Amino acid sequence: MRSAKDFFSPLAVGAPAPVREIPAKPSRAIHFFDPGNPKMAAKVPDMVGSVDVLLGNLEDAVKAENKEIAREGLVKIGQEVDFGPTQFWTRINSLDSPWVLDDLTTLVPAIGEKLDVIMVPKVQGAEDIHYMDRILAQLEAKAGITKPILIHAILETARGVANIEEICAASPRMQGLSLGPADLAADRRMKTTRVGGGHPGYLVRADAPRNDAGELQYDADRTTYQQDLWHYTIARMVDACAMHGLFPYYGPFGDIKDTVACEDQFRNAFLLGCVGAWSLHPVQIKIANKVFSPSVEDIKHARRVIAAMGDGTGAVMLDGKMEDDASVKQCKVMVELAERLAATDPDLKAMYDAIEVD
Ligand SMILES: CC(C)(COP(=O)(O)OP(=O)(O)OC[C@H]1O[C@@H](n2cnc3c(N)ncnc32)[C@H](O)[C@@H]1OP(=O)(O)O)[C@@H](O)C(=O)NCCC(=O)NCCSC(=O)C[C@](C)(O)C(=O)O
Ligand SMILES: [Mg+2]
Repeated sequence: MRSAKDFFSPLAVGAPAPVREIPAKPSRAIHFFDPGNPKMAAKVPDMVGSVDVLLGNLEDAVKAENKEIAREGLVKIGQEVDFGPTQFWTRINSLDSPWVLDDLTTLVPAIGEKLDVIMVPKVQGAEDIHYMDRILAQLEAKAGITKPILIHAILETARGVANIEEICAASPRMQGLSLGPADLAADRRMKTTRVGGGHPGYLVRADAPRNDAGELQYDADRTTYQQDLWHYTIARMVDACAMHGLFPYYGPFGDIKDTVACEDQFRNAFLLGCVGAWSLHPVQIKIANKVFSPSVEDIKHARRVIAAMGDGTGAVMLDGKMEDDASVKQCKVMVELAERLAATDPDLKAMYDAIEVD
């Protein structure tokens, strides 16, 4: 482990100084596109400004025979597109793959100055982040890159989840974590065949009622409640990220047509503390932008509590409910997020500006 004194020193002579705080840039939707797919690539310039993050995916979902085409396509997009307020990320191939070294040695010199974050799949432990940290520093130094490229780890193995704390703490470049439910399910030997989302078989059932004779009726109709398979992992992710000053994200929701269930999953993640989710299809951008922006009602309430609480200490009754130092802190989390998002989203700004606090 590095000494705390050395933690913020560059890992290569001439590399940019590591950041001391991860910028809280809006990242409600991390929109995935295949840079080697001409139809998708053509849509990228027009998506700038309407999505917080555009991510050129080089890993899974890109056929092996198209890996080079995708990498070249990403370089072209990175060089030609002005991303304005939208962040530009990539997901490289996994560290044990035959493509990753070329991904890194091509992308950093060609578009390293524009790349905000590199997403690393199948991260197992701190050793993977240390590898990325050093090679990025070397490549940044060689290419004269002036700001450090940040690292985002996908949790898609049981070992990665078990090592979540050391992964978050491994480098000042660590920006955040995403859930990788499909690979994680396979690695854990879960018995699912989906990309994220719920499962009708994962449920609890109401107790059996009794008949007039007091006998339990196991065959009676009983309400069942579908449970969330991903609650445990997301909750761990949220705590690890909060502890280390990083940002947690729900990963992909593969049932593109089921926009209702997608919204539910995203909202659960938002309520638990995630700042965004992946979008695999343009239809999911709108869902993420809506869900990961505090609602007008929440902001109205939060502003009332903040106003009523004065210096933020003590206890007051508002609409029949007790508010105190801790509830005002929650309200400030909401209001600060709303202000950050409104700074780059004029529609949201107009919505929040129109709120009248009585
Ligand atoms: C699902 C698919 C096949 C449906 O693709 P489609 O062509 O059938 O959809 P469509 O509704 O017919 O498309 C309409 C139009 O939108 C375009 N389009 C469609 N999608 C996009 C997009 N993303 N970005 C930009 N444009 C897009 C598409 O090209 C088409 O253009 P056109 O009107 O000109 O003909 C397609 O949307 C797609 O390939 N999306 C990306 C999939 C992806 O990146 N998967 C990897 C991330 S999930 C993952 O890796 C798991 C994880 C974390 O690793 C783990 O859990 O382990
Ligand atoms: Mg995966």
